[in-house]
Amino acid sequence: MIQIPNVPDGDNIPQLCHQTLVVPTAVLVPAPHGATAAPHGIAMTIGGVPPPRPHCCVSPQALCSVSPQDLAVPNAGWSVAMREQFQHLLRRTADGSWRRIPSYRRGLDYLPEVVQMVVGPVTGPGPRHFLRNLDAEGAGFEYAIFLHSSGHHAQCLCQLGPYLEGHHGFAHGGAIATLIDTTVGACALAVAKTSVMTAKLNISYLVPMPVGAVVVADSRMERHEGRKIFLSCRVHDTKGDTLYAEATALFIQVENTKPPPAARP
Ligand SMILES: CCCCCCCCCCCCCC(=O)SCCNC(=O)CCNC(=O)[C@H](O)C(C)(C)COP(=O)(O)OP(=O)(O)OC[C@H]1O[C@@H](n2cnc3c(N)ncnc32)[C@H](O)[C@@H]1OP(=O)(O)O
Repeated sequence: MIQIPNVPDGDNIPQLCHQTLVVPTAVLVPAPHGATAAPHGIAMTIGGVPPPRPHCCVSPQALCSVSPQDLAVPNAGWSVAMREQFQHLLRRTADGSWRRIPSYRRGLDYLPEVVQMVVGPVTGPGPRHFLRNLDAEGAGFEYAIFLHSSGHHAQCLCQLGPYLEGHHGFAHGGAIATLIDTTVGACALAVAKTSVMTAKLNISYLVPMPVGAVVVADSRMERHEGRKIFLSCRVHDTKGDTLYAEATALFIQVENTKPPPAARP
């Protein structure tokens, strides 16, 4: 179950407080379909020698998070193309027509008042978000979600890192499904303003997506019938030239009666 956080203004981007994460540079191999290597020596290897594992892929520190950090902002793992597109989308927030949605490793840590409202007393740090399950910048999902003021349109700017590889050089279909589910989920949340769950997700994979590619998942609410929210999603490159996947989804608004998650030892 997911819940709506309190969303601050899009232009309020905090300074990055980098964690002690080291991602060793690996051999950079020319990427298919013009996929780009990330700046600053971050491993974005598409083929050949896989990058060594980061020092703290799942660190004890990360499992007992210490301070809230909004991760939907540029970091050293973002490619130039990702940064440029982020700035472009951010500029649209200036007039209030769009807003950027902050993103944290653990919703329960940073939004206790919302969780309390939705699931009851908070007894632990809560689940670590699937899309934020790697500490290494650029290794997994790098993304920022933007919501239109209508609440019926969400766009997720995303760069799928080398740990999301399926076929050699290309993003795993499950990773693409996760990106789509998250984007339509954000849109459904904005529509429902209460907890929602994915009931159906139907994806057509049209073109293989190179690892490291910067894409936009564009989701719209198509119709809202009682507790059912029907949505569509298209995943394309930043210029709109390549359509990687398209999807339809059904989300169901659910009662907020789930017990709180058990505390971690
Ligand atoms: C702004 C904030 C931004 C935040 C950003 C972060 C975003 C992160 C987003 C992350 C997103 C990640 C999200 C995730 O990953 S959610 C995790 C994946 N999803 C699940 O695990 C869901 C499992 N299923 C269930 O829990 C229940 O089956 C649900 C809750 C879905 C419905 O059980 P419930 O008992 O409540 O409903 P009902 O049976 O009374 O049915 C009600 C109506 O719905 C219709 N129906 C039900 N199911 C289906 C179906 N499969 N196809 C077609 N229709 C279906 C049904 O016919 C009926 O229609 P009608 O007869 O009324 O016409």
